[in-house]
Amino acid sequence: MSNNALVSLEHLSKNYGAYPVLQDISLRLEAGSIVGLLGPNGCGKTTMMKIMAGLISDYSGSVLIDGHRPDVHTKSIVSYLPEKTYLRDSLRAVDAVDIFHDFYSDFDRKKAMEMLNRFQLDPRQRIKSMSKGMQEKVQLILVMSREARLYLLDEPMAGVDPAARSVILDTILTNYSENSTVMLSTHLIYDVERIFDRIVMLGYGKMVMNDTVDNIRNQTGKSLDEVFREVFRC
Ligand SMILES: Nc1ncnc2c1ncn2[C@@H]1O[C@H](COP(=O)(O)OP(=O)(O)OP(=O)(O)O)[C@@H](O)[C@H]1O
Repeated sequence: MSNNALVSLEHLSKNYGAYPVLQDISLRLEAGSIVGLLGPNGCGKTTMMKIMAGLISDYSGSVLIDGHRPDVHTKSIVSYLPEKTYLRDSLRAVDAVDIFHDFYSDFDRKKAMEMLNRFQLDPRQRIKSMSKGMQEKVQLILVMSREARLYLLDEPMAGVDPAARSVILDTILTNYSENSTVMLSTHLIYDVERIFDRIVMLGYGKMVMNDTVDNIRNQTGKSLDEVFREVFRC
């Protein structure tokens, strides 16, 4: 595999104790695509994203982001949205924007404030008084207001209503550039499949699919949602 890829995983394996979560995963992603990371509960999607974000380092195999092992450099070009809210309750949305602005040199404060407005969020409202979905929107706005190379979005819409999901997907589409790649994990395949270029599907610790959406649709004649249900039929 070439080191010029934005993401290059080679023979990545990760155990929690004796339990193998990721087994021999190899994946290469170029810049300029939106990648859906799919798979059933507990198949290792969050673990894989945390490794790419530099939050888990005890794995085997090789992980290169923009040619570097996860380190200070890669953290400066990776914008990671964790599965769980991490914003302090007492902050107002605008305080969170200011913290990101101070912390990340690639953060576009104007863009963040415009997105708060677009999502009809009051910048002065405190996080603790926001609903789960509102908090998720604030987090996504913060993450997408960076000019990152790699966006890792772990279930960005789990608590968001269907109308807002469309706005969020449009926000992702308009904020990413050809120079960057978005990897998004979700169980809401039906709602999200229109934006994906490529699908990476994990199951039982292994990669069970890695192909473009066009190829998958042409070869199966089915929607991604249908393909997923067939692969993981219980
Ligand atoms: N810190 C940990 N210690 C031990 N086991 C863990 C830890 N974190 C995750 N696991 C286990 O690793 C497996 C993969 O978890 P992970 O969160 O990566 O899955 P996921 O695909 O993101 O799941 P979901 O779709 O439910 O969010 C699960 O069996 C989980 O119980």
